[in-house]
Amino acid sequence: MKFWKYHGIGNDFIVLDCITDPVPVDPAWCEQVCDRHFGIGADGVLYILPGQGTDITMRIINADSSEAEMCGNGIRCVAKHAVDTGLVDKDEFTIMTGRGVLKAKVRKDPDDEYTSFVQIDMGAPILDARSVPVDFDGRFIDQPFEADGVKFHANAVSMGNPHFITFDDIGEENVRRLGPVLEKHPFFPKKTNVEFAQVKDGKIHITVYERGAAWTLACGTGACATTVAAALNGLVPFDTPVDVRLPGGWLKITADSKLGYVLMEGPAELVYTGDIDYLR
Ligand SMILES: N[C@@H](CCC[C@H](N)C(=O)O)C(=O)O
Repeated sequence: MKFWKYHGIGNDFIVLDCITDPVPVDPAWCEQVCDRHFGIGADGVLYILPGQGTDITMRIINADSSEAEMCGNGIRCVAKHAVDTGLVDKDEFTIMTGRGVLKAKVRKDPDDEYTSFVQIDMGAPILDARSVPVDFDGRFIDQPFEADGVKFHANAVSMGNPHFITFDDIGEENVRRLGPVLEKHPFFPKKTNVEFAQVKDGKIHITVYERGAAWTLACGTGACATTVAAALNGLVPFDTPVDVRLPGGWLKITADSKLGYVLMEGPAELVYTGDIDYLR
């Protein structure tokens, strides 16, 4: 079967077009092909499926075979792929995801046919702690937390998938140690993505440990959740595009002050295409 290798600022994916060439969603196979030594290598597999009252549908399987509700960098890659290969015949369209219907706008890079700039309306952030989900009543914003002997303040925000964000400087060694500890901490019934963030000169810098994919070069939903948390903490403005730096590149994120939507803008790049024998 044919596959496409994409990345969104270094968060890399194997894309399968199951509209043209249907195959079953197979989490165990995804784990094998995402392996960077024994497979193609990727942070996840993106399945493009027929729309459900939308133009197309996206499902994301993480490198460890777990399924996530949403993927911000992935949905930009899916949107670019749908336009470039004619799965949709317009550059503004809708995508069904595990968190509902999202709107995409795709603009080609005039200087590079392999890159597009994609804006996604990522929908409303979820702040009710039990819905994130975390084991807490109300909103978990700027709350004290302790893990593995380290005390810090943190925020829980869902963009369909759960994110746990701290703006405290806990030191590089604690960041490396706490990423995997927090992902599986009992406070998070569905595990969590973890963002270690700093705000400098109005820009947000994030190191991310992803649920089901470990350390990645970027997380789009993480950038959105962190911008919402930063705005709620008064660290960046609402209703204004904020530059968000991840290890693999930059995104622009706008958080609506009425908490009705979050806009994500960033690139999606095709790296290569290939064929793989689907059955081992
Ligand atoms: N990298 C993604 C998020 C992928 C899913 C995540 N690991 C989860 O399990 O929630 C993004 O760009 O949003």
